Amino acid sequence: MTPATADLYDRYGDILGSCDTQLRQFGGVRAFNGPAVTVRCFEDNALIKSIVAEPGEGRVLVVDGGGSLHSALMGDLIAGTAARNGWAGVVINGAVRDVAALRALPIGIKALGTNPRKSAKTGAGERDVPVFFGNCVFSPGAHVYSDDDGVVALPVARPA
Ligand SMILES: O=C([O-])CC(=O)C(=O)O
Repeated sequence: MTPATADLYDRYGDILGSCDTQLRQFGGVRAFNGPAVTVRCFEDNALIKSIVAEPGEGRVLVVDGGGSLHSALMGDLIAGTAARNGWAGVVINGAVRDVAALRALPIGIKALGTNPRKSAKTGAGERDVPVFFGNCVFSPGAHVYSDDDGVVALPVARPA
């Protein structure tokens, strides 16, 4: 059960990062949470594909795609792999495709928008780096919560 993001904000205030970017719901699970694994990549999704091939262990993959809607960073194949491998969700500051199929998958998926165009597959990008979008820092290991209200990140080290 994922605590409501609004309740988390009321509890933690601005210790909690809250992402201003108006990401849309695409997955079959509308509320999800887990420790963040982070990736920064631009119109290239080979890194995402390799990460979701690892056991997800209830983690959330946060992808900063630079806000590009020029090509999809994830479709039903990558999302299906993520769901099968136990990822709780994927949050993408970028585009997805195969939207009808994504809706049927038992995983949370939030993204900026859609584009049927494929991304490049060179492996360009970085993983396990802090990423920043929508005025919110997502650090590796931060606990990410997502629901219909938004996406929030609770930093690992926080005042008691
Ligand atoms: O192959 C890709 O670029 C991504 C994709 O469409 C999928 O995950 O199904």
